[in-house]
Amino acid sequence: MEANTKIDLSALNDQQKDAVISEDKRLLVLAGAGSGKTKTLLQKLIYLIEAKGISPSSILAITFTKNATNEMLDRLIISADESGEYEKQLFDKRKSFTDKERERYFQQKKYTWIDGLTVKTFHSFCYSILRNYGVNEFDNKFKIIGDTKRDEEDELSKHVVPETVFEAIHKLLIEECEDTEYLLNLKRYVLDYIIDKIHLKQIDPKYVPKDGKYFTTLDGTKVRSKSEQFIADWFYRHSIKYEYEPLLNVKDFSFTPDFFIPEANLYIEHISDKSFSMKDKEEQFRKGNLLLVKTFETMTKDSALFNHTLDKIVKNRLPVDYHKTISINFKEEFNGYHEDVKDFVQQIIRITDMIKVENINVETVLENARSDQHERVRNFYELAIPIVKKYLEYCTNKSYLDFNDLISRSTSLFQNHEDIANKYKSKYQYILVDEFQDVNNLQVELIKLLLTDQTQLFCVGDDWQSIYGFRGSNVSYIVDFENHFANAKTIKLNLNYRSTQNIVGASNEVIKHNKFKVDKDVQASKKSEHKIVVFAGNTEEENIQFCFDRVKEVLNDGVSNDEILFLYRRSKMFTPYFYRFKNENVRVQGKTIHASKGLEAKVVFIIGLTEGNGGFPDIWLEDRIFQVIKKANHDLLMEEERRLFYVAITRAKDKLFLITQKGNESSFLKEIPEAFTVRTTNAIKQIVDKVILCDSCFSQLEKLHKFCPYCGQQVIEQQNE
Ligand SMILES: Nc1ncnc2c1ncn2[C@@H]1O[C@H](COP(=O)(O)OP(=O)(O)OP(=O)(O)O)[C@@H](O)[C@H]1O
Repeated sequence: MEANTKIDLSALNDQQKDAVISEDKRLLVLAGAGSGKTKTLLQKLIYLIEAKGISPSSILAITFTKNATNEMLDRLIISADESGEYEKQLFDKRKSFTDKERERYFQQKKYTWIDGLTVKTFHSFCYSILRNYGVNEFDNKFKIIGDTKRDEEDELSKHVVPETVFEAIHKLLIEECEDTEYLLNLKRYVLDYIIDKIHLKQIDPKYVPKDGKYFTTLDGTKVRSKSEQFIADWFYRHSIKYEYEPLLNVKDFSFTPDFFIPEANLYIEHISDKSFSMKDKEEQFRKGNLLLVKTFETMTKDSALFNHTLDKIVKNRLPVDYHKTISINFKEEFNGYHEDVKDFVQQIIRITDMIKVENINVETVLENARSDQHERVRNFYELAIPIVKKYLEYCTNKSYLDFNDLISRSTSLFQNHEDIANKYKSKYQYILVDEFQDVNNLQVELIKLLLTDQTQLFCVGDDWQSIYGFRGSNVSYIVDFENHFANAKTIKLNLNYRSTQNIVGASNEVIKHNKFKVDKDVQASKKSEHKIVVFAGNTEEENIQFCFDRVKEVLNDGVSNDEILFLYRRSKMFTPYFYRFKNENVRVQGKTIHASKGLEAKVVFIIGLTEGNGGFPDIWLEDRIFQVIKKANHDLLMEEERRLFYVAITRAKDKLFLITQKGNESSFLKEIPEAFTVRTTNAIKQIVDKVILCDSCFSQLEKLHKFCPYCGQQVIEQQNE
């Protein structure tokens, strides 16, 4: 077949070339950012077809996102299109996204060798496996149930049902709440552990105990202790009306016993270690001939026994016909707390994903949870696991697969049906995987099931850029590649073609603080004209103003909007910047760092580089609940945050601005040696703006700042008059 491409191995460096022509059956190309991993993978593809005469139909190229698949196809089409027309159209701003999609489709069809390749995301590859051969594994007319918007969904979107995972689980939870016992346990959980009751809610002060700390009972009463909460909840569960701390004046003084049950004409005092002596009060009860029963803290240790005690104390004293069945329902019980119930649903989604990715039996998870030392964790799983099970049954019943299921069902199809596995094994003799650092257990298992001794597995990736641990990816597959794949070889690429020396230097220094990594010696191919600018404003407004001024400058210098990129840990950090730029009619792109994977821009701003909650690093994500399924440890989470920072820095080709707050700088900034940066604050800006400097002061300042504190450019020698 005539591939008609521009394979030009001379455009590659020696290591890239080695990787392209390597005959090794298991090869990892490990490299830092911007060192041409994707380029090498594409050249390998073209080389296989053009130089080795391999049929495109025996090549499988796997990516993680639809964007990455498109980029791969675009780069292949560009390499085949000698007229240069396609590249022009791709960068033509007047063309819409749909126009470009259509053109890509058309071009792909035109070059039959590109059309003959299988370039797919993990998900779309598995989708086609199950559609074609999944009949014995699942309903092959399945539909996909999706959750949060992922860009892979675009590709499979026409097969995604309108109902989301969230909606399905929420619905199943409401159904489960038709069981009153479950509903009240859930309410107890939500009130106790999701709503932070203490000192948080603005409530009527007369209901708040004097020290301001309280526990909310199922009916919303604020009581002083966990035990009182238990007692009040018991009344609520048994539809027994009660008054909390009613004012009582019998003879000599007034006081407030803990509970009064009107229907039984009974007072209850709960005696804890902190209770004052009851002697005088008991005297009053006697004088008034009132019925008082005491409960004691020791009784509460065993909740079954305490239930029984309350039953004995109260029920016998109620009128014989006292039996009201409470009719409670989900909507009313959670009135005012529906958002909190949604948080609970999100946690169920998270554990469902983790259970699937880690491939653990649901019952085992429940068993492990039951032996956790914390009541909150145990209670969570008692409530969550029945819903997870219902959700799994529900999906099977409806013929739904979620994105994880696409992969796990494909692997079990291969495991259970050797003939089908063999079909795929003999078809794909070359398997190329991009961004290998992001694979999870299920994906690696799938790859392994596709391999024979003869298959060439060619993976490219950068362990320093593994940033999806929170979604289940496992960096150890790339770090320990040679242990996971027998007879594997690794080629390292060490020249960064994207960024200048200061940026590469800074990123190398930052990543050195991580322990769990493969050492690489990454060099820059471009010299620096600018230092990295660290700006620490006093206020957010100052930061926004600083960024705005710099953006104006670079635009005036002829840099196009597309070459300016704002990056942030969380979307909300960008909101005030977004509005400022919108008001001023200046277009800039903003992306979360996770979404910036694989991108590059001439000028990059990383905002929100502060320390602590809501800053960067930000490792609040993990909850002890999730540890039952997968242990997370602080140091490893910190390493992932640092890799995220590494990804952010290395998107910049030329100029990099790091935006923080005076007095609250991210610890990551301290990991960048001074030599690569200039630091600036508004104080310096004012001196330079407003004061005319004499020669000696100017040269002092010049010594201090060989690089301009605003823009990072080298200070040009000038004579001060
Ligand atoms: N041998 C080379 N000569 C010149 N430029 C190169 C070479 N190899 C790669 N490049 C260029 O370097 C830039 C980065 O390449 P590429 O996107 O393939 O890197 P990468 O390693 O996949 O990056 P990242 O992991 O950061 O996303 C691209 O602009 C690419 O064209």
